[in-house]
Amino acid sequence: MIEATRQKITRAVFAHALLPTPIELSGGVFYSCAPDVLGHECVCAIGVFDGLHEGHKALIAEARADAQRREVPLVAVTFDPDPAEVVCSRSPRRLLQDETRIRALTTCSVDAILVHAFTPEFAGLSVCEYVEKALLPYIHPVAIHVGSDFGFGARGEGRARDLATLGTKHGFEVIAHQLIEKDGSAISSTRIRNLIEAARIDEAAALLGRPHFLSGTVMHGRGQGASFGFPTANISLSPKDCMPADGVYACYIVDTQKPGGEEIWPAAVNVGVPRSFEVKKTPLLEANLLGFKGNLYGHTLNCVFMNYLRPPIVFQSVEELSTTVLKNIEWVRTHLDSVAQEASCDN
Ligand SMILES: Cc1cc2nc3c(=O)[nH]c(=O)nc-3n(C[C@H](O)[C@H](O)[C@H](O)COP(=O)(O)O)c2cc1C
Ligand SMILES: Nc1ncnc2c1ncn2[C@@H]1O[C@H](COP(=O)(O)OP(=O)(O)OP(=O)(O)O)[C@@H](O)[C@H]1O
Repeated sequence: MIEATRQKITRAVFAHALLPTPIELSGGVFYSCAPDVLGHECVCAIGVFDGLHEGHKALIAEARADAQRREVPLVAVTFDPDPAEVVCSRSPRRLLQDETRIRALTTCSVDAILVHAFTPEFAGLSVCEYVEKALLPYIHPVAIHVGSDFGFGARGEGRARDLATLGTKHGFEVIAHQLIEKDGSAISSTRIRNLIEAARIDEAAALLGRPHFLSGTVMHGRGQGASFGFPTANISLSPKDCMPADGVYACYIVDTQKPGGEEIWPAAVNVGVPRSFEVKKTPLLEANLLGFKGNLYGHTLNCVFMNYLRPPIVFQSVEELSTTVLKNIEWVRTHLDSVAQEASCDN
């Protein structure tokens, strides 16, 4: 594999992002990458940051420039779990799992990350209660950066202007940034989720600044794949994660648990329940890893989606299935390294 591809894919799954030792707080956790941040003046950027997309990165970059001007540290303030999991009745459709989302923030050159434990009680705090009970006990913001659409406090009804009113009392400025747009509309996590769920993964990657990936554990499957000519690792996923539309994709599979460093394989991946077989309906990826021999059961693997190849097919015979899947595998063998070179990944 070309070295540039290896680096791009490793970065896409945030394998290079490491959290500092956590400091437990009564309502959350503080991760400090620099000394003297907890309890001191700082600039902060607040949000869920699911996906850490190009809009989020632009907002954090603005906050970082402001922190440098003011000569204070930059603190990213976020929530765990994703508030959608607590306040919405439907699945959060996460672009990043909570631990990865928080870890990913370290790649934005923040000095610290304050993670509020998002409980139903926390969700009920007014903007004033949030600032006075959850924020000021830990950090002393001189400026808070948010996107112009950002809502917080009970039911997300608090707006930047409400925060600014409190700022006059507590001595912080609020900067509400115009949302970064691409192709005529604002970049948002919701827009990216919708693209992924419509199999438009290349458009999603352009907004994320990296390809989308999912992580899961390798489980035992029906064991038939090898007899069809293509053994598959069956990767079981969380129903909370944002699944691409059912179909076949060209991917890279990254095993970050290998002691000698990450291992990466190109793979042909079937997303969803195999249509030609009756199986129980749990979110599943079936991945044929090109060039891999061995046992992956129990490993946590990251599946990085590079190209959408085709929708799922109900095959009438095993021969038909095998011929089609082997062609998909051949496509991956021929194209994947060059595809990765074209894909953007700038975190
Ligand atoms: C790249 C790829 C594409 C696949 N496409 C389809 C498909 O279109 N329809 C289908 O029913 N199964 C499809 N399968 C699933 C196979 O049926 C499945 O991998 C096979 O049954 C082996 O499963 P097992 O390892 O659990 O025994 C695909 C598998 C792979 C690896
Ligand atoms: N396109 C953007 N440009 C600049 N700032 C943004 C952009 N999108 C979101 N933000 C801001 O980044 C912070 C984190 O965003 P957050 O994840 O909470 O919302 P989001 O990306 O709009 O997601 P969703 O679509 O789920 O509402 C917030 O302050 C938000 O207003």
